[in-house]
Order: sequence, then structure tokens, then C-alpha cells
Amino acid sequence: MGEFKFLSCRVVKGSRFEIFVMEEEDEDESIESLLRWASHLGISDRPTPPLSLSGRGLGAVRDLRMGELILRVPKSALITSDSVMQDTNLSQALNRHPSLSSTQILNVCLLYEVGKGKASRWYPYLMHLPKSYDILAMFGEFEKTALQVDEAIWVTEKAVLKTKSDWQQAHALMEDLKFKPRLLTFKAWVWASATISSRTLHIPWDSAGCLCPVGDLFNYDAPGKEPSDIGDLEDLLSSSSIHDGSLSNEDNTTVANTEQLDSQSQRLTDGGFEEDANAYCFYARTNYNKGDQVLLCYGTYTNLELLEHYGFILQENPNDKVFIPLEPAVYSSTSWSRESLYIHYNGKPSFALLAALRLWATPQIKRRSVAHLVYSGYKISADNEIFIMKWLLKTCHGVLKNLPTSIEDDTLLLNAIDNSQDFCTFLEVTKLISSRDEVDTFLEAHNMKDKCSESSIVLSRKTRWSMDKWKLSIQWRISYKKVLLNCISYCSQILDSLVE
Ligand SMILES: C[S@@+](CC[C@H](N)C(=O)[O-])C[C@H]1O[C@@H](n2cnc3c(N)ncnc32)[C@H](O)[C@@H]1O
Repeated sequence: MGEFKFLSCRVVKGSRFEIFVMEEEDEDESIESLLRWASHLGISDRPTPPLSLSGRGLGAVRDLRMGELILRVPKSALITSDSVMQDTNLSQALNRHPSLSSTQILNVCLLYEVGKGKASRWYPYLMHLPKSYDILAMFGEFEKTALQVDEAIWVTEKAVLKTKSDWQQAHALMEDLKFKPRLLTFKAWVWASATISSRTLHIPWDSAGCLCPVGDLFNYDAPGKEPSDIGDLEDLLSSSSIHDGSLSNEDNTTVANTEQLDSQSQRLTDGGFEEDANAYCFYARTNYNKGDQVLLCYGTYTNLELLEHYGFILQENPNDKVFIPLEPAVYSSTSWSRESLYIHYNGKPSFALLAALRLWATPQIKRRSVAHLVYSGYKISADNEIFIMKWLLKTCHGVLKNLPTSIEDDTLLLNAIDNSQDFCTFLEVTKLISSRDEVDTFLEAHNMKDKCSESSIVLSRKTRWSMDKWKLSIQWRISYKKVLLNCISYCSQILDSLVE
């Protein structure tokens, strides 16, 4: 579920699409009917045939050049609150409930359309939406605890509470609309909310976005591999040695680079609604060879944000960030926001974190005189640098030590879940793990503790789904711990070079 696996690839024939559809093994024939339906709506990859779907994905049927138009989805095919509200029954009911947010409204619109069944003009599309999702709002107590890190647990609790309160607030409207009982349930609401969270695309006229048939089959590619990304800018600034010359030039360089970053961040998405074409248009974000999967950048996300909004994480995420506990005096030593004080995925402290630590480690009385250096990214002194690197080392070690499991055990557990042929083998393999509490809790939660001796255990759908989410929790905490380990090796290297 939500897992990115290409078990079969084939060219879809019999539709006007020359799209290369990558599907999961159990995906039924009907994907072709979705594409046939889409072409009737005017959704087209012509005249330049190119793309792919999630669990499913889109692949290139010929070489593609960066910037090439690869898919057009006319406005009339998009599911937006506006388009669904052309139904007067719905729009009148919405007028009677004016306090709902645009996302709540789109949620209701999606469920309303689902309630129409075959009478919905988007029926073939709705039928192909995933049946379940793995976003944080769907995590139960067990999977939430398996995240281990307070910040992630807190984000999960917030997501669950928000989904619940959104549902409660929208309930009166849905009753007013005489939704069938199954569409009134929290389960239905969470499904719609996860669909919207993980599949909508930005449109300028509605902050809730739109659902875009076929266009929502692109999987995600992370931005940040560009040569002058923020990491490089920080390199440029923080590797400079202690500097006492005029800073006016450096300041200008910083501003110029920051501006360059701004203009890049505006190009973070490679699809958008175009007024002239009255369509959502998608362009190749890079060159692709025939057979490659074609990806789309949804935006810049950390792994926790990807998990929260999309239900997956990237093993290598150039935009990942880890926040470590800082003393209140560090926050008050600078005007940088808390959000800017983090460790990059590669272990390097962010520009702002280094600056804040450098100032914090400077006696109060001297801070004013060194502030201009610090804000330009320069080191203050070797002693200051040694102090903050040692502090970072100690803090990262401390955070890792306080987590319930080691990265080695996490990796063993993940491999056991991934590679065991059956549940009994899984249980055997997990006996090698030093901290077995988590496995025992899982068995208890699914009433399987006393079944461990049975030779073949058939897992229920619910158990398998919980296991998928558990896996995501373990993957996430591994990625978190890796960043801290990267930081430890980064600081050790800097210390070695300073002490030499
Ligand atoms: C807009 S949909 C993309 C199409 C989707 N794969 C499908 O089968 O409909 C977004 C979802 O695809 C999956 N996904 C997208 N990019 C991914 C990636 N790079 N790795 C793993 N899963 C990904 C996630 O489940 C995500 O919520």
C-alpha cells in the first residue's frame, strides 16, 4: 500500500494515450478503461506522447526532452469544489454552512460525487482511487509510538485530531445533504481527506486545489539536486575562514544567492494550471529516456512532511531536516526562527543553526562585535568552533541514546518485515533483535501473541495494513537517526581539522 513498486510495465493499447503505464501486479485490466475515459474528456498526451501511475506510475514511451509538454488536462476534467458545486442541491446546502474551510468543502464535494455512484461524471476516475492510504492521520497508537521521536508523534496526534475535528464540523452539512450512512462515517472522511492530501494539485483560485485525472498518476521527485541549492550556498558561506575584511561584497553575494534561490523555488513544480490553455499542463522536468519513469515535483518536503501528507518517505531526501533539542538561550541568541535551526539530511547544521550556536557560545558582552561575522556565515574563532562542534556531537549522541532502539535493530526489524516469506519466519528472525518489546506489542495489539506457534498464520487485512504503516514508521525513524549519525561524522571531521 502506498509502496512504490513496479511489478509490471506495459504500453496501454486501445486508448488514444501513448502512455506507458507502470502498475502493481494486482492492478486489474480496468486501468485501460480509465485512460479511454480520460481521452473522451480531452485529457491528452498528444501531440507529444510521454507518461506513468502510483503503486502505479507514468513512464516515457520515447525519449523526452526537458521542458517538453507531456500532458494536458482540460479544466472541465478537473474535480474542484467549483465544478462539483454546479450541482444546485450541493451549492445551496453549502450556503447554509458558510464556516467550513476550502479543504473541508472539497472533502464534502468528493464524498458527494462518490455518493452519486455511476451517475457521477468522474465515476471511472473515482473507481481508480486508492482504497486506503498510509498518511499520518491514519496512524493508530502503535504505529504512532513506533515513530519514537516526540516531534513526529506530536505531528501525528495533531493530524489525527485535525481530521477528526474537520469531520465533526462538516457533519451537519453532510447530514443536510442526506449522505448515505457509510459516507457519513469518520472512515469515509479520512479516506477523502487522505485522497485530497496526497493527490490534489495547486490551482490559483482555490487553496484546496484540484483532483486531476491522469495528472495525479505522476510519482514524486524531490527538488534540491540543482547545483546552487541551499546546501551549496551554505557551503560557500560557512566554509569561509575567519574574515575581518569589508563585508559589503559578501553581503551582496548573499542577497544575490538568496534571490536566485527564490526564483528557483518558484520553479519547484513542473505542472500548473494555464489560463491560456484552460488546462492543467505538465512538462518534463528533465530529459528522460524511453522506459524511464516520468516524475513530478510536488514541492519541497522533509520526510516527516512526506509521511504526513503523502504516506511515503524517500531514503535519500535532499530536503530532509532534523531538529535537535536546543537550550532556550540558543533561540534567544539570534532572531532566526526556530524552523531555520536544523540539521540537513547530510548531517550539516543549517546556516542559521551554526550562526545561532556561534553567537550563543560567545560571551554576551562580545556578541555585538561579532554579530556581523556570524550573520555573514563566518566562524568567530577556532575555540568557538570547537566548542559548538563538541556540543553538537554530544547532543546528537544524547538524542540517539534516548531513543528506544538502535538504528541496527531498526534495520534488522525492517529487513525481517520485508524479507520474511511468512509470518513464522518473521517471528524467528525478530528473535535476533535485542529489543523485542515492539514486536510483542504488535502481536498483542493484533491478538497474535498465542498464535506464534501455529505453523501458518494468515494475516488479516487489518494486520497487514498496520504492518505497512509500522514499516513506514521504522523507515522514518531510520532516516531520522541517519541524519544524526551524519551530523556526528560531520562534526568529528570538522573537529579533526580544527585540532590538527
Ligand atoms: C499523486 S499520487 C501518485 C500516483 C500514485 N502512485 C497512484 O498509484 O495513484 C501520490 C502517491 O503516490 C505515492 N508516491 C508518489 N511518489 C512516490 C515516491 N517517490 N515513492 C513512493 N511512493 C510515492 C504515494 O503513495 C503518494 O501518496
